[in-house]
Amino acid sequence: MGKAQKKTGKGRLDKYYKLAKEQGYRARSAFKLIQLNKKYSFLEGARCCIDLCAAPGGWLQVASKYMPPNSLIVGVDLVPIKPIPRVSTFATDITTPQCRNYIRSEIKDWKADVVLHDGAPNVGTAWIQDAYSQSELVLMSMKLAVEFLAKGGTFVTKVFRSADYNNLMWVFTQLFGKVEATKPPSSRNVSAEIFVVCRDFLAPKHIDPKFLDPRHVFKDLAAASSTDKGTSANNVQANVFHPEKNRRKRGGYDDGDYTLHKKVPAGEFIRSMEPIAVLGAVNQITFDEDEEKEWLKMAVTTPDVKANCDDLKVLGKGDFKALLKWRIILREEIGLDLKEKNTENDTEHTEVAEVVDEEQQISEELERLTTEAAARTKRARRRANEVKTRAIQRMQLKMVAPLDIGLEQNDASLAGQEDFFDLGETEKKLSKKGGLAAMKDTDALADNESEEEEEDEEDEDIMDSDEEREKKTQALEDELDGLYTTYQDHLRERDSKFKVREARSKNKQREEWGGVSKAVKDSDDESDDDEESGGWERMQDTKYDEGEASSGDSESEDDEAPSRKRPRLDSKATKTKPLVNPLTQKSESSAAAKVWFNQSLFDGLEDGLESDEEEDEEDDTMSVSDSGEGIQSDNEMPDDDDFEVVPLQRDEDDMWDVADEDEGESNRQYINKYGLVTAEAMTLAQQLVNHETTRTKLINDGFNRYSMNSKDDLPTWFLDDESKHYKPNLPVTKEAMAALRAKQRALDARPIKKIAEAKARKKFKAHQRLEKAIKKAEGVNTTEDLSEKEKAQQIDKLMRKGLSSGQKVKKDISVVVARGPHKGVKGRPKGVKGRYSMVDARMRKETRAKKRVEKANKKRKRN
Ligand SMILES: C[S@@+](CC[C@H](N)C(=O)[O-])C[C@H]1O[C@@H](n2cnc3c(N)ncnc32)[C@H](O)[C@@H]1O
Repeated sequence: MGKAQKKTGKGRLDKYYKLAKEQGYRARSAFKLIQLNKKYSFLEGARCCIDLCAAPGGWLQVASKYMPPNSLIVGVDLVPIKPIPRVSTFATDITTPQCRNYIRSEIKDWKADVVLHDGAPNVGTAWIQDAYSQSELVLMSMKLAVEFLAKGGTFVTKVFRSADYNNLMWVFTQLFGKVEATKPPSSRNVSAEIFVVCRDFLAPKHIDPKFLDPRHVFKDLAAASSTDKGTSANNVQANVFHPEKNRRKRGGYDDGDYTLHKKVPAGEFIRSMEPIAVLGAVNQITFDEDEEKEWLKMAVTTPDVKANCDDLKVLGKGDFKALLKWRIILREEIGLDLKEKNTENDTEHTEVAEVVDEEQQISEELERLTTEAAARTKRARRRANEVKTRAIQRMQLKMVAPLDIGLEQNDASLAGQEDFFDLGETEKKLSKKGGLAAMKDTDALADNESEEEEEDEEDEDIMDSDEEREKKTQALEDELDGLYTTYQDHLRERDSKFKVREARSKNKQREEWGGVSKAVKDSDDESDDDEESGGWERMQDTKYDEGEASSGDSESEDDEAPSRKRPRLDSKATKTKPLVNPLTQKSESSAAAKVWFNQSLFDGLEDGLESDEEEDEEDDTMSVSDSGEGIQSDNEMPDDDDFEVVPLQRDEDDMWDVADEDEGESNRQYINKYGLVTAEAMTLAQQLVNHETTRTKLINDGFNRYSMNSKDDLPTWFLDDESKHYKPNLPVTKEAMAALRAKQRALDARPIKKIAEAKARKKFKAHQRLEKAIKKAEGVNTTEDLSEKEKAQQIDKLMRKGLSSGQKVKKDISVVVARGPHKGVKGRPKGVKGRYSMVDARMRKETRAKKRVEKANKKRKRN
């Protein structure tokens, strides 16, 4: 067991343990003092040192090593310390007067230059005697320190970040000139210990005894701790998702609890009434007890939950929520919540038996009713919002098609349009095609909502367990949402990178994925247009189909026809135009419309359309060739038709062919300028070029589960998290990557601006040199004192200089292999001129081989 423990956590045999062993130190803690001394150098100049709580003697060994010879070193501990050369030790409690007397007798009238204290209760072998808390022990050691320290002396003590920390620091600063808290590297990160080095002891003549009295120093906290318990619990709770905030407001570690890695048994978490506080305070939830192991086997304890329990510090908000939900369900499973209910019921019974306080009952009842009313209002508001959002969305999608009639019924925002449509008729038509059920299931929520509401009203009085659970979950969700918002604000305040990321993500727009055009062009502007026209056309097709179907449907609708006819004609005037001439004008449907009409529900309709295609061809030609006529002929359709009939070019390719349309000037410019910059875009482009896919297919693929998602009513934290992972996974081929890399290499190969400038400078200087040389040569030529030969020589010299690069050529250093008995140690080797370097044969071979390899590599890269 011991061995297993030592692999992890505090018991790990780390490098300092090994170093201590190697260097003969009794404890790895020796390195803490070595590192502290390296930083503050207090041992080298010290003549007398007192080490309080010194067993087994690691610090004493270090003191003895670093302090000058003949210095006086005294060590005290509850447990005896094995003798150390030059060190006197004795076993006693440092908080007793006996200890003080021992030290006094040992150092006589000397004063200590350094007092060390590395004590911690409950860590030594004499833990039973450790009556004091860590902070009190520190104060006691300081009491001894101020008694024995010389003016200007140093006191080094170990403290834990507890509630007393600030008070202790305050006392230190009253008595020492410089006080610094530090954590040496050898101190384990999991330990909350830090070391305070107090230098330049002020040695005041009179020290207020209150400074050294724990009752006074820790007074405030003692008083506060009793009242603050709730607050600190709340803090932990409030900070489940705000580690930074936690740090800023920390009150320190609880007294006696100095480990950073904290575990809590699952039972404790499940039974705790403050589960969030538990989650905020610990690192791991363990399943050691038999009962807890049983929970592990339960279905509710999913692998995710188990993984979450393993390390709480890496969890996100969603994971915490999952854990909290798991707790709620488990509590019910193991009957904890049920018991509570029973208890409540029992209590109620007893209360009935007793004299009931009527007023209290009324107020409780009132409170309950208010809560229920608030919940009801909230629910209603949520539902209203949902309906509204859906309506707006449908309007945006231009889904004002007959198929939407059912949806529009409850939509207040579309009031006035009801007379356009007839639900009964649509239902009939749909039921013929077997699509109504599907439609009802998926989208006719408005009707269901009103039914639901009625049901809700009936159910509301009965708070069944499901509702209770929902309530609890909702409360938790609200709480977590609030915490998340605060966390975001906090990040915004502190982290400038966060702001940048946020801005960037806003820029990218959390809108629907714009389909394939976006993937190819990294922009959604124009693709929307493409999709819109397709979606609109499809919708028109559907209308046409509906119109055809309904034309012979029922005579009874004739009466209503005039009222519906008018708006229909109006809408035709505005909407049919683009269809008559789809290549020149854009229509206004959206990607989502296509998704909508791609549903299996419409399959039948599509087939119908396809069969009608041939029949329509004639009309189509007419419409395209002469739109006016086309419309006229449409108007001549039977009056009982609810929907406008628009002859349509049925060629699918034509439908999506937007070659003549504006593809998004900015995107095109971008691509022209920079080319395709993502591997996904490159892959798609290559597939298009190689005829592995078609434009239509790509556009169709663009409508996937990522392309239309309602983000309404989803919590921000969820959306934030989703934005990281919920993206289409577009294929990337090796060839595309290779092409991108080649492009990058070509870019890299281009000289950068600085190099180009340097080259130009060089050229300019060379030109200047040449001009100067020519001028000088002309001067030489006109000199009369020189003979022609001398002139020629000088001019030659000048011109050579003018044509030179201006840089001194480095002379080669010849490499000479050391051979023979002296191996080149004696004088210049025979036959070698100039600078030389003596090497041995192996080195020369290796250097040459290295050069060869480098050259070969370069050659390969170039190819
Ligand atoms: C971490 S160890 C000290 C290690 C030491 N610095 C070294 O390098 O070997 C803490 C020691 O404090 C001692 N201690 C705790 N309370 C004490 C007290 N009231 N008086 C004396 N020693 C005490 C324990 O016995 C334990 O040996």
